Amino acid sequence: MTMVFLNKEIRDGDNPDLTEERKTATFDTNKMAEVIYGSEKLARRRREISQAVSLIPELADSKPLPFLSRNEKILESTRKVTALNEHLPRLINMNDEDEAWHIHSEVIGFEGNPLALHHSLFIPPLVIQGSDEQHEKWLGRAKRREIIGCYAQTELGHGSNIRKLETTATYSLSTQEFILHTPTINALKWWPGALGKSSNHAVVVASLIIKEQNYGPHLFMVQIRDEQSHEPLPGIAVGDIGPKMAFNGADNGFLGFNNFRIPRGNLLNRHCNVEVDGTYVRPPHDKMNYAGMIRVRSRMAAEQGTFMAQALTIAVRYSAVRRQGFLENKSQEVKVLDYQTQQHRLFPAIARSYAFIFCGFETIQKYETLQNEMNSGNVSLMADLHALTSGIKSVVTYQTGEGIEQARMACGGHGYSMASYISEIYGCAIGGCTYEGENMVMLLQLARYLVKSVELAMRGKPGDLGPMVAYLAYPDIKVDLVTGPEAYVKMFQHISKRQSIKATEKFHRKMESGVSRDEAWNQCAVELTRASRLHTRLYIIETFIRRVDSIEDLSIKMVLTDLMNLHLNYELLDVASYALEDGFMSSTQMGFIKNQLYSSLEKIRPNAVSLVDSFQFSDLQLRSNLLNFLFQVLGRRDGHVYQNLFEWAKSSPLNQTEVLPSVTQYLKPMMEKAKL
Ligand SMILES: CCCCCCCC/C=C\CCCCCCCCCCCC(=O)SCCNC(=O)CCNC(=O)[C@H](O)C(C)(C)COP(=O)(O)OP(=O)(O)OC[C@H]1O[C@@H](n2cnc3c(N)ncnc32)[C@H](O)[C@@H]1OP(=O)(O)O
Ligand SMILES: Cc1cc2nc3c(=O)[nH]c(=O)nc-3n(C[C@H](O)[C@H](O)[C@H](O)COP(=O)(O)OP(=O)(O)OC[C@H]3O[C@@H](n4cnc5c(N)ncnc54)[C@H](O)[C@@H]3O)c2cc1C
Repeated sequence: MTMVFLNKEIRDGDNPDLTEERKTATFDTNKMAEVIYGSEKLARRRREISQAVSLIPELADSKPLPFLSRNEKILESTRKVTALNEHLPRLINMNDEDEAWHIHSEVIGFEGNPLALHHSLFIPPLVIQGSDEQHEKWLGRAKRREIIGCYAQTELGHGSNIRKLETTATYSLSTQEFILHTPTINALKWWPGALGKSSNHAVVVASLIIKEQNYGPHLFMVQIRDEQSHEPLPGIAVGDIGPKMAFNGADNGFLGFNNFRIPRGNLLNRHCNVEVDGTYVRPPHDKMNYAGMIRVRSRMAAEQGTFMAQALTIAVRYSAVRRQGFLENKSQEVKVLDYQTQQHRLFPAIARSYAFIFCGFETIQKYETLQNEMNSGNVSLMADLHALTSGIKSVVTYQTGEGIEQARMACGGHGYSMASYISEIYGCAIGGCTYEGENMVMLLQLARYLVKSVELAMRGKPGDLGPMVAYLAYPDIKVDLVTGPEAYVKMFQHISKRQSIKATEKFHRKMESGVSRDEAWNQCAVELTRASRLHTRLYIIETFIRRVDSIEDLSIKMVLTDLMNLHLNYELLDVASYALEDGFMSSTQMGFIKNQLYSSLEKIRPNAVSLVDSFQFSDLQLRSNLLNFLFQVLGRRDGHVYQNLFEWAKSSPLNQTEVLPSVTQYLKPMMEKAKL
């Protein structure tokens, strides 16, 4: 089998409708992949990895996953991840997290696996919060996968409000140990991925108690299962929490402690400590223990962008081979991709995928800077990045959910079938609205930052505003959108600034009228979350423009400029009411934005398939066939969907017998009875 990614290259036997699309593209998908993934080398490495994986049959799914039971899914995902681990050193640079992420998402897909969180949530907090001595003790073992871990923070009764976590870690002066305890059923850890059945270690977040004083949430390394027998250790209750909306190849779990003792050295103590005599050594920042969450959130824009891109690849390719209805020519039905409504459904989401990925690479870099600064004791960047990633995490997960759902609907009935793979992508991606901080809660975190910034601007201290919020002090000067992207940014800045000021003023008025601060905050919360969303969307727009500005290759720059213009017009139209309200935007400008949007759809149309081809997802990654096994089939690069849909249906376990027990046991007797 050949893996070919050049859009112009025509493969024998590909669906001619897709071939035609690839011929009309005005750019080279390999070049676009370099822009998406950051460099020629990174894009090439992804192709090489996909190619290598495609040649290893044991890394393919052995059956279509939707037909498997939960136990079979976990067995299958574990089979694949352990097989993958054997091949990894040969296939990827083991120190490159992006390569690891890519190969895992290709082989494992969205069903999850018992090691996914070991790499993304267990090792990182150990690296960030563990001392050199602790790294010596656990990090090598974790990296070699001698031990398997998870991140156990959320409880049955508390997830968002970490300060109220009820699991306690009480320091015992006499034995120099921490005693972990779950005082109530609400305090059971609940949700951690891979905790249920697979992990034998956990980074546990518990409230640190010393001499009856509560020092808040801290991170502890805890062994929960015997390394030989894999049985839970005495004092530990642990298990799986049952099936979820998606991600059922992973075992999210519960965990309870009954006065379970761990050594003093198991408090992750790079930044804080408990001395032998119980003296508490404070971290340099109050929220230092939350740093790992900033890390995960900083990666979510790029992650979610690629999730949406996968759904769109499926939907756009399918829309180019699905013919239904007529336009002018009544002798041949049209590709549904030619309908303006279909384009309006899909193309703005393609633009958002690109925007999120570009924005994501910036936030990942920002996090790396923060981490380096933290390591040298400087925590001054934490507040800004916490605010930024709180907003980004919330906006991208919500909009990704919207985009994937549109992709599903764009595939009509076949989108609703699990053969499309879109429901699995959706189920996994939409979890992002909840995990790593529920979206409303995180938008309100950003709102705290915006309100403070508005207050600074109001107090006449605009010089104290960071670059991210400097616009809150800019004067209002009307703009002419015809002049290009900068004018769109200024319009968006006005909208975002006005909403932040309005929400802050409302909040102040409530307090002045005698309402308590917390109650006033709650009464303004919807307005505050609106301000946060607008601020974040503005930030995403700016990163998109920055990225397009930096591109040198003309053919790529042109198509990305079309995509960026589509994004600018779509985003502005979506929030236009805010600017119409105070007359900052005229109805003529509104009409201009709409016309620009429709003309952007037309410009994108010939490049649509190549824009999604440029993500270079393999058919394996889209669960769209490999090595003649039968998988989800809608996003196939070759476009042969119908015969594969039929093969898929034939492989349903229900079709392995003509007459089901449900018929013989119930329907047949019912019909017989009715005849009497
Ligand atoms: C390499 C191989 C990889 C294999 C890959 C496999 C690939 C497979 C491919 C696809 C599969 C898909 C992948 C899906 C993966 C699914 C993973 C799921 C993972 C989920 C993990 C979790 O969910 S872990 C649990 C997360 N929990 C949360 O996020 C909880 C949210 N709550 C909080 O964070 C906090 O409670 C809070 C921030 C909301 C509030 O905290 P607190 O009450 O303490 O503070 P205040 O509100 O009072 O604020 C006080 C003050 O502090 C500031 N502040 C708060 N947090 C921070 C911070 N982090 N940093 C800096 N400052 C902070 C706050 O702004 C306030 O400041 P003021 O100045 O006073 O305003
Ligand atoms: C797929 C998945 C994987 C997960 N993996 C892990 C893991 O590996 N480890 C781990 O520790 N946890 C994990 N979690 C748990 C996850 O982090 C929490 O579910 C999440 O932080 C939300 O917290 P919650 O469940 O307490 O929601 P709640 O806070 O109970 O949310 C319920 C509602 O209350 C609202 N609400 C709550 N507080 C406020 C507020 N202050 N202001 C306004 N509205 C509010 C929310 O907006 C929401 O509408 C996972 C969850 C999922 C879905």
